[in-house]
Amino acid sequence: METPDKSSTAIAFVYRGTLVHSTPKEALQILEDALLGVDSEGKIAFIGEGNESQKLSEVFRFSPSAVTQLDQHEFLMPGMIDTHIHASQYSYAGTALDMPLLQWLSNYTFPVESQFKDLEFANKVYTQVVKRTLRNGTTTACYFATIHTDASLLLGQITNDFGQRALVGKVCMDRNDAVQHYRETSQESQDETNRFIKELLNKKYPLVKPVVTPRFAPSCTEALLVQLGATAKNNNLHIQSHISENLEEIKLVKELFPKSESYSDVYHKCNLLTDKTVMAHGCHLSDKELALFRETGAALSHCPNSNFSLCSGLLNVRNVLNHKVKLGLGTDVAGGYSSSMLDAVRRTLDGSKVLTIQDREHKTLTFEEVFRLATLGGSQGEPKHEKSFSKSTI
Ligand SMILES: O=c1[nH]c(=O)c2nc[nH]c2[nH]1
Ligand SMILES: [Zn+2]
Repeated sequence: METPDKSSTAIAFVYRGTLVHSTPKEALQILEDALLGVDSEGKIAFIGEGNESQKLSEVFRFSPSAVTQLDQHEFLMPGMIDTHIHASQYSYAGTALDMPLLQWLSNYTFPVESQFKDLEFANKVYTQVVKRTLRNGTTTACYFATIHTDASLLLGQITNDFGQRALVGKVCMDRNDAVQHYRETSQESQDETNRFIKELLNKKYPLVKPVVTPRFAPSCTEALLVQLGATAKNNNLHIQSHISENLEEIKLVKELFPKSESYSDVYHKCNLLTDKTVMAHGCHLSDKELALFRETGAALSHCPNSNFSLCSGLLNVRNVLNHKVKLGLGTDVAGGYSSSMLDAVRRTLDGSKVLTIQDREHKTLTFEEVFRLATLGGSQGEPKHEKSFSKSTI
């Protein structure tokens, strides 16, 4: 049991029953007949054993008769963390998966995202995606919006209104030859990013924060990437982007950034690999690049549904874990067709089994390890945040 905190606020709920969670040492811990108290701010105030009910009720001043007893088939678990999802792509999730990444972006994604200039359309899609992910058990999401500042601010407002913890990113892209009306000038991208950060922070939403979001290296000039690295540093903000998703994209990055020794090096040179960075995919990163992730504290978001659906690649999660790189799971809607983190769990296991089929020496991930990736793993984007069912917000 945790030491009582004298300053703790009133207890709002107490549950008795089975708790399931992960710790850094134990991938899946099952606490049977446990007591969990939640304070009026939504924070876990205590965790104890069922037979400590009387003692805890005196320390934390709640009535033992107010305890909610879970049924035998019920359990509590931490909310799942979707570390990579495009809120702006939700309207076509489950369709348009017949092309590889770069063609898919030009033919389907950019034309749809350009419609978010229309706030009514944005309101409809963003409300749907937030409601759906919450119903699926995603209590925290790292969202990509679009290049439109006002629509991105609206996404922040909607996540706040529904009580979902979120990092919201206004997408930055000053390069797009395929759909020329869907891009910004470098100056617009910088100015609008600054406006987005300022206005979202001014709202003082307790659970919603801005995240600096260069779409990916091929969509941004080096000058813009450098500016965004500085913006993230000056405001102490998270950063999100994509990296090494498919081989054609990696070839394009080599052509666009000939002076960089790798895809990771492009971002590193622009100060975009930090201990508050989340990069999606990384299917084709070399061991040297993984070592750079480990050194800088940058995290990866594994998005297996998208990697399979766009035939992008197969991430060797075991190798990432062996390199001690922080790792969470993402749905990557709409490259991924499911907005459910349980789907991301299943596809992660499938991917690991495919690797074992190809190489019997490969150590298959266990479902316990993947449960940890979907919950505790995703929380590691926050530096020094390693707690699960301790005194954290649920
Ligand atoms: O899966 C992806 N979805 C996207 O929208 C995107 N943009 C750049 N790279 C991307 N990958
Ligand atoms: Zn993505």
